[in-house]
Amino acid sequence: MIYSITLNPSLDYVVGLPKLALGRVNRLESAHKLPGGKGINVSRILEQLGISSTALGFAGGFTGQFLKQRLTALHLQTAFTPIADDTRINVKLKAAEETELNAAGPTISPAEITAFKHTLTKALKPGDVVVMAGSLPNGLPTTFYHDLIPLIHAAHAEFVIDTTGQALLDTLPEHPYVVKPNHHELAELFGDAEYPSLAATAAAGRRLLGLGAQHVLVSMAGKGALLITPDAAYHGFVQPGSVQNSVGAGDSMLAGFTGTYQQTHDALAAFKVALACGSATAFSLDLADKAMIDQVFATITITQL
Ligand SMILES: Nc1ncnc2c1ncn2[C@@H]1O[C@H](COP(=O)(O)OP(=O)(O)OP(=O)(O)O)[C@@H](O)[C@H]1O
Ligand SMILES: O=P(O)(O)OC[C@@]1(O)O[C@H](CO)[C@@H](O)[C@@H]1O
Repeated sequence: MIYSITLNPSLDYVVGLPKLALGRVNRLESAHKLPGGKGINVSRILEQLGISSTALGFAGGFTGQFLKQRLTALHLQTAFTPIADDTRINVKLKAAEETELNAAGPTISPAEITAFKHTLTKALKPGDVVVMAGSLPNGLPTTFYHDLIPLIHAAHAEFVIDTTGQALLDTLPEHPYVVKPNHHELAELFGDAEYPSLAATAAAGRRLLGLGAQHVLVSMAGKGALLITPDAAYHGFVQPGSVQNSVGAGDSMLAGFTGTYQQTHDALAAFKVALACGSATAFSLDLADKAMIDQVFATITITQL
């Protein structure tokens, strides 16, 4: 089983307007409410791939209810820990540019934290993979994800944390299943300027393997992505399409890799699905569906570096 953990999920309120005028009343052309949060997006893509997962995290109030109802309607399994405070609302503004307004989120009490850890510990079985992604709500220490690793390892399960900077470096000695910095984050991690070539980017990615990651993906938005394994490095990209949305492309990529690798233990096969999922979401208004993932998959080009 794959468990996604979204400690700070959201109702994503996605609004469209031709042009944003700051300091004025703006009339919207479109408005949609979606279940959001990085781990939840991972579970939604896994569901499209026919891979079962359970979404864990904290959910409360009317927004928490909305989240659970919408995920159940999408056939996802959930086991959220109830909280007294309301789940947050994040606003995604689509005008000439995309602007995201992400709230800090609710405050989690010590009793709610204990209940969450209990749910996770009871659920985990050997061979499970836990994907932890997204920001931390108030009340949780910044080390919260890292502190869950011993619980996960005690169950003989694997983990993925979608994080950046020092927090990412700190997880590497614990051997994450996969890490997925984007190329800007990778350069920042090592205090470098932007890398001049794919080979230089791959060399930096290889350093993450040396520090303990099992696989490294480097996402590069419209320029595709790199896969770096102990044996080889690959660049993959898809045929350009009409970009509708960048929210959740990274989460989709992580879902495609994690789900496929857990099933096949074939990193290159997992990379292809990851590329298809990431770009299919970029080419969709919401997260990608299976039809779009299949369509994009058919256009993948892979080059070994
Ligand atoms: N404009 C695009 N065209 C084609 N594919 C894209 C585009 N944007 C993203 N993708 C695909 O999705 C993957 C992940 O996107 P990106 O590099 O933006 O990740 P990220 O920075 O982690 O994103 P996020 O903001 O979702 O966390 C890319 O590596 C690529 O495969
Ligand atoms: O505030 P965080 O937790 O960093 O990110 C939350 C979020 O922006 O991430 C997802 C896209 O990746 C959205 O569904 C959600 O609103």
